[in-house]
Amino acid sequence: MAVKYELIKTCAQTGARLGRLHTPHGVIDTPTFMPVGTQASVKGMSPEELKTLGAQIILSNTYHLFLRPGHELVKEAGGLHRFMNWDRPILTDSGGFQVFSLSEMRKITEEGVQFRSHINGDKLSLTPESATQVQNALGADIIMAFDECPPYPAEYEYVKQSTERTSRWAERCLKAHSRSHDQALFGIVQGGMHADLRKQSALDLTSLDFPGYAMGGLSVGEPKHFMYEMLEETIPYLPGNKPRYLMGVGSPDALIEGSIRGVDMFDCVLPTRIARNGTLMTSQGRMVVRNAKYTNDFGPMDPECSCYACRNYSRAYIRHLIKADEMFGLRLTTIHNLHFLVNLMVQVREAIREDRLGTFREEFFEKYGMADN
Ligand SMILES: Nc1nc2c(CCc3ccccc3)c3nc[nH]c3cc2c(=O)[nH]1
Repeated sequence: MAVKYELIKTCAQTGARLGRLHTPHGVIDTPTFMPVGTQASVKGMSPEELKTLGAQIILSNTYHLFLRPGHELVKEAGGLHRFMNWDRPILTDSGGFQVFSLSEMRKITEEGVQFRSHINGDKLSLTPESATQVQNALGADIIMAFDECPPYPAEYEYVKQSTERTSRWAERCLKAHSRSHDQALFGIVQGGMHADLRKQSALDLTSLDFPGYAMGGLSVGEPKHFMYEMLEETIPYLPGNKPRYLMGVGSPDALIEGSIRGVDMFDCVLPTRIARNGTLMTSQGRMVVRNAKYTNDFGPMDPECSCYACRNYSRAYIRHLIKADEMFGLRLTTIHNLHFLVNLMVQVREAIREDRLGTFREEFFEKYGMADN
């Protein structure tokens, strides 16, 4: 098992756990936030900058790389690590979710999904077997089972059928997964917002003994309390000695709430996406730096932040760059937001170590302002 989870301790105040995830390309301290580099690049960031701000693992997407430049080319380049010059761990998503969020004209059958490329309209398909083989070719350390993420809201019967199909697909992925690489294939629990379907999905997948489990079908527009309830309904059925990955979750409050409920891994495009329109996550809550009130503000974006952007540039300068559509402005806001979330997880791990994550949650919410950002 080239990917091994080491449980270090459980927080006495909450259900959070401190762990280390050992992979062929290095160790990840958990709970961890994983920056997303959809097309083999975390937008505007160099590998050196990602390492400086503390990123231990980055994510990429099978769907995008399958469409462009193609997994064969990446394989010919020596795999994703070589291709993007990132020598630390990589996780790739399996593509199903992106088909439904990006492509036109898609059809889902027991076999898999047929769709049109959102780039050139080509008719393409992905199946559990082909999605696994593409990920084997890309060479990420952790790859995801091919699943369907049901839309939200959806009829109970639809979610039931879809979740049962996802369990059958998970078994097909395991069979197709070539063991020649040192890659770990994680299962993805579905079940929508229904506790009985979540439990059944978890039981189906844990019977297949994956090295790690993701919780999918969440962060799809549902109210946050539904997401937390589904975590509480699912996690008791997942093994304690395996990592748990909550897909698509990255707002500060959700990272803390998810960690408290025993989640070990998070990802989200939020920090990089909102950075590109000049919105920053700061210790005092969200800040839109392009706002006129920062025109003559020569202080740092976040006085409590030690990132490269906050140590060297003012709000006025960054506001000017964003308004002038200067690329450097987006790089600085991205550096800050990624550093903010990576650093938040450093503080979460510290709080778990000291059995005070519940207290940290209260203090953080007090300063940051309540949920939904
Ligand atoms: N395979 C899969 N992915 C999801 C993502 C993308 C996470 C991702 C991984 C790697 C790179 C980018 C994005 C979700 N994002 C929000 N909600 C999500 C649900 C699912 C899901 O149910 N299944």
